[in-house]
This record gives sequence, structure tokens and C-alpha cells, in this order.
Amino acid sequence: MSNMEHDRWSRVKGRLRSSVGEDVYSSWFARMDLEAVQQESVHLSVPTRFLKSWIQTHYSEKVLTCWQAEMPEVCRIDLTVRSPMRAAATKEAPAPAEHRRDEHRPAADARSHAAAPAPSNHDALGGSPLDPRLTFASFVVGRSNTLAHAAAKQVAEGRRGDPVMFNPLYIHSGVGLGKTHLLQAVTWAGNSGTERKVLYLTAEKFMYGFVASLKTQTSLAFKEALRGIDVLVIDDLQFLQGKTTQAEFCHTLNALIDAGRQVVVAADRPPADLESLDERVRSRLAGGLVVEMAPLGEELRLGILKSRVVAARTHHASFDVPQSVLEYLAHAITHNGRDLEGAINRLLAHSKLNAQPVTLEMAEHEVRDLIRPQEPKRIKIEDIQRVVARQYNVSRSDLLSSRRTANVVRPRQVAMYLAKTLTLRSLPEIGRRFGGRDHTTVLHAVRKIEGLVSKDVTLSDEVESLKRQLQE
Ligand SMILES: Nc1ncnc2c1ncn2[C@@H]1O[C@H](COP(=O)(O)OP(=O)(O)OP(=O)(O)O)[C@@H](O)[C@H]1O
Repeated sequence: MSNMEHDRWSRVKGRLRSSVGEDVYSSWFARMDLEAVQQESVHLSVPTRFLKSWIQTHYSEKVLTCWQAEMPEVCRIDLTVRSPMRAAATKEAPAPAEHRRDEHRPAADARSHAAAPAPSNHDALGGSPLDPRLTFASFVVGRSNTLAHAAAKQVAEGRRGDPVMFNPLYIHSGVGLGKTHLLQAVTWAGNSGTERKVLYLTAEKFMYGFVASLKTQTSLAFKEALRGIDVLVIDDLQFLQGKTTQAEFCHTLNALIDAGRQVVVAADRPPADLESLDERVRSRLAGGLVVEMAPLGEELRLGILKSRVVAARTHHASFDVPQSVLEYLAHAITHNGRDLEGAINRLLAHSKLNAQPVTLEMAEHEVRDLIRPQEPKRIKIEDIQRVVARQYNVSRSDLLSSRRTANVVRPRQVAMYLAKTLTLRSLPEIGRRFGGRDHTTVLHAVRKIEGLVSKDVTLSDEVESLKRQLQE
């Protein structure tokens, strides 16, 4: 590659990095190489088929746009999988910057450095790409995630042959609250020794691996490979689809758990709410330790922002964010970790490009679209059943039972009415969650209570009070 091409390629990568953000860049593009540039087309390569298909599906437009910004005549990107021979000969792309940075990290960060051997082990097993920054060292612990963190740590530090304490470990939370971070931390730490094999797969990658192995008639090998690992870590389980894949996942889960191997799963909802999954899988998942990570509290948000600034300063020593700005961001950006990271990236970009220090005024302007109105609390059917049962002095199992005495029928109807009006669940789903009732029964209950609240003041007050309790 000529010097000119090399420089141009560096600039394209720079554009790509700032367009998709550091996280996405290091997950998907860190190992993308330039092979050749021909008049109107650019030939790039990546080391695995999965990376190729992922980039083609999700980022092909972006990659093209970044090239066109440097060479307007380019109208096509050819992406191929490079052979292992070539990769070895040309020495893979340099390690992501974070690895290199580790050399200069203080001793307290040694864990993440110690985790460095993981990729080869993990890549050889066909795992999903890991982000070197998502380690225990960079995970900030607060009230909302203490239990999940402790359980994940315990799993990561287990040894082969140790009794497995909670299996599977199932972590769930809303979007961007640190599930992937924690799961990847388990993988890095677990693979840092040579003793155990920890495999991190997104549910999509699991499906992809299974479907691909079926096509090439190597599904037996795929199953054997999966069952040969010590810890299976599956992220974003809510995306697992397809009957055959689910059946395979169920077999793998059973085989691993029965053999005393650890399984760790993350999803955006509790097992009972994974509606597309088979009942057997749901109950197996619920049978271990289920931990919810609550939304990030303000103190935790502040901690995450501070750690992001420290991380950014390893590359940009002059970057500084005053405490007042950090406190403002922690207070105003309430939704998730991704927005916090985005805010720091913007401040960094702005202060670098304009060579200006970060001020409160600048921060307010830069992050204004990240400040969203408070979303109403997500209410769960179990909460409704619990609160209604308490109010009417019946038990939750009374509400789910087939008993038809008046003292149970009315509370049950109220609970179904609240489930319909306060959640996004469908009538059949509500029916299932109320002891397997038909959707017409739910519809009848909803109409009945709708009709009564407009006439019966006592009932209307009761329903309002229940709503308030649930929304608090
Ligand atoms: N406790 C934490 N400490 C440090 N960083 C955190 C923490 N929680 C979240 N983050 C950061 O927030 C961002 C989003 O987190 P992550 O991707 O792990 O969320 P998620 O729960 O897996 O989201 P999704 O449901 O979309 O998959 C990441 O950059 C992550 O590093």
C-alpha cells in the first residue's frame, strides 16, 4: 500500500470511528483491512464470515459514505473474508487502541490487562466480537447493579469443577443499562486463564451459527463444540427466534446445566415475559438466579461519566470536564449508559474540533437531544396482581384460580382491566398470565370495569388509587 493510500485509509477509518462511535467501531471495524483501491471500487477484508455479513447488513452505506468523503468517485465496496494464512502472514490489524493503552494503565486496572489472552481463545470458538473496554475494571457498581455485578463476578472467578451456585444466571434490564458490559466482562475475566473456555454469543450469533451449521451439515460439530465449553454466555436472548433454533438452544441449555457447566443469559425482560420462547425454555431460565438491573441512579450515572472522561483522557490528555458539567449531565441524562457515553463523545469532539474548553453552556447545547422527558414507569402484570390482591385482601393465586366467588371475581376483573390499560400486553397474553384464561374473558372483564367506573364512585376511586400505587 502506498503512503498516500495508507493515509487515506486512516482518514476513512477516522471518519467511520466518529460516525459510529468508539464502541461500535472497535466491535465491528477494528479488524477490517484495506486490500486494494481500484478506480470506482474499494476492496476491504475482515477475518470472519460473520463480521462480513454483519457489516454488509448494518453498515455498508456508512462505509461507502466514508470512502466517498475521501474519494467521491468510489461507488462500490467489496468486502471479503481474508484467509487465515494471509492474516498470519501480514500480521493481523493492530490490537485495538485500548490494548495498547493497557500497558500504561495503573495497577488497579491490571484485571483488564490480564484478560488480554481472551480473544484468541474466544475467537477460535467462534464467539461474537468482544469490546476490550467492557471489563469489570471499567464497570461502575451502584445500588441498581450490585447484585448482578456480584453474581457475574462470582461466575467469572469460578474454577473448573467448582460447584455451580446459580445456573443459569439470568440478568435482565431495560435498554443500555449495562447487560452487555457485564456479560463481556465475565467473558474477558473467565478466559484470562487457560483453564476455562468461556464463550460469548449474541442470540443472533447463536442462530447464525446453528443455521449455518445446518446448511453445511456440520450441526453435530456445532452442538459438540458448544457443549464442550465451561461457561456459555448468551446476550440479547429476546432475539432468539425460530422453532428449531429454540429447540436447539433448549437442548444446549439442558446439556450444559446438567453437566454442571455455567450458563449466563441477558435479556431485556424477565424469563416469563419472553413470549416468543417455548414454555420449557422459559421455566428452565427462571430456575436459576434471575437478577434485574434497575435504571441507573444519579450517583451511578455520575460514576460512569467520570470513568468515561478518565478513559478519554488516555488518548486526549488535555480533555477536561468540570465537575459542575458532570453533575449537570448526570442529573439531566437519565435514560441509559449509551446516552452518557454519547454525551462525553460529543463534548470531546466539540472541544477538540473547536479547541475550546468544556463549559456548562456548551454542554447544555451539545446534549440537548439526549435529554428526554421522563418515561412513565414500566408496569408489570405481576405488580398489578400483587397490588390488587393486597388492596382486596385476597391472594395472588386466588386471582389466577378458577374460583368464581364474588370477592375474587371483581378484584380479578379489576386486575385484568389494569393490565390492559397500563401495559402493552395483548388480550390473549393477559389471559395466559391470569391462569390461562381465554382472551374473550379478559375482554369481558375490561368492558365490565370500564362500564362500572363511570357509574360507581367507590370503584372508580379504588381503581385510581391502584393506578397511583402502580405508577409511583
Ligand atoms: N455500570 C456501568 N458501568 C460502566 N459503564 C456502563 C454501566 N452501565 C452501562 N454502561 C455503559 O453503557 C453503555 C450501554 O451498556 P450495554 O451495552 O452494556 O447495555 P445493555 O443493557 O446491554 O443494552 P441493550 O439492552 O441495548 O443490549 C455501554 O457503553 C456500557 O459500557
